[in-house]
Amino acid sequence: MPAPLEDVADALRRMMDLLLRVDDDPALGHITSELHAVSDLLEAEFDDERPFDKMLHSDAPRHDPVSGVENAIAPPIVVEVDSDGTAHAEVDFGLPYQGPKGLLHGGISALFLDHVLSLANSNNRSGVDNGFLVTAQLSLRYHKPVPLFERATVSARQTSIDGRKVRAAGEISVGGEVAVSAEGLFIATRIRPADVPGDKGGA
Ligand SMILES: CCCCCCCCCCCCCC(=O)SCCNC(=O)CCNC(=O)[C@H](O)C(C)(C)COP(=O)(O)OP(=O)(O)OC[C@H]1O[C@@H](n2cnc3c(N)ncnc32)[C@H](O)[C@@H]1OP(=O)(O)O
Repeated sequence: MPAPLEDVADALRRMMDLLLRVDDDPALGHITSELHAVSDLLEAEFDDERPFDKMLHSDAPRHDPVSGVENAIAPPIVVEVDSDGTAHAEVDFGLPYQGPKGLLHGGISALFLDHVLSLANSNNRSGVDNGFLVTAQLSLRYHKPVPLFERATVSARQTSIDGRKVRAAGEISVGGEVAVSAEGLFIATRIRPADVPGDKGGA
């Protein structure tokens, strides 16, 4: 039975986390060879070096670095959207996302907020021109550090629609307190999903 790619990605996540916990050790030479052997096996599985089509044909975001279950860089988070349009996800950030000691890297906060703001918008597009909604501006305020290994909530809601321009706001909260807040401007591109062969929608 073929193993789902998400299981392989999960195994990789475990390994990335472990690698950040060990020090230099003679055993690592052997581990490096083993990892290259696994990569050789994977490399034999594809012939396209830039397989963007795989992402464009997805029914769900499986390859992005935040929610993508098949992308080992992603935790991955599961974003839920409430009936009032609020998008939210829970996440315990671990060592791969560390910036200052024990704290979340600020660029990772930006990545996760961009993603969740974006999903809050893509779930409410009535009246918006039918292009891809891309981030045009993202403004963040870092109120408090986000500690690693603690439950954080990333949430966002759409705040306005003005033709091709859609705005959203959101925050990362820990223990009920806002640690990072964000405002974003998203613009519907002139290129529409229908102009991209095989595309099923996306952001
Ligand atoms: C289902 C499948 C699943 C897959 C999903 C995966 C999930 C992943 C989701 C996560 C995804 C995460 C999200 C991502 O990562 S999205 C990727 C990151 N973002 C980008 O790459 C965007 C790059 N920029 C552009 O493409 C263009 O510059 C855009 C399209 C933004 C505008 O270029 P365009 O030539 O079309 O614009 P226009 O000249 O007609 O202007 C139109 C209006 O907009 C105003 N304006 C323009 N720019 C700005 C600006 N920067 N600030 C303020 N205002 C701006 C402008 O003044 C005008 O206003 P007005 O005069 O009408 O009033």
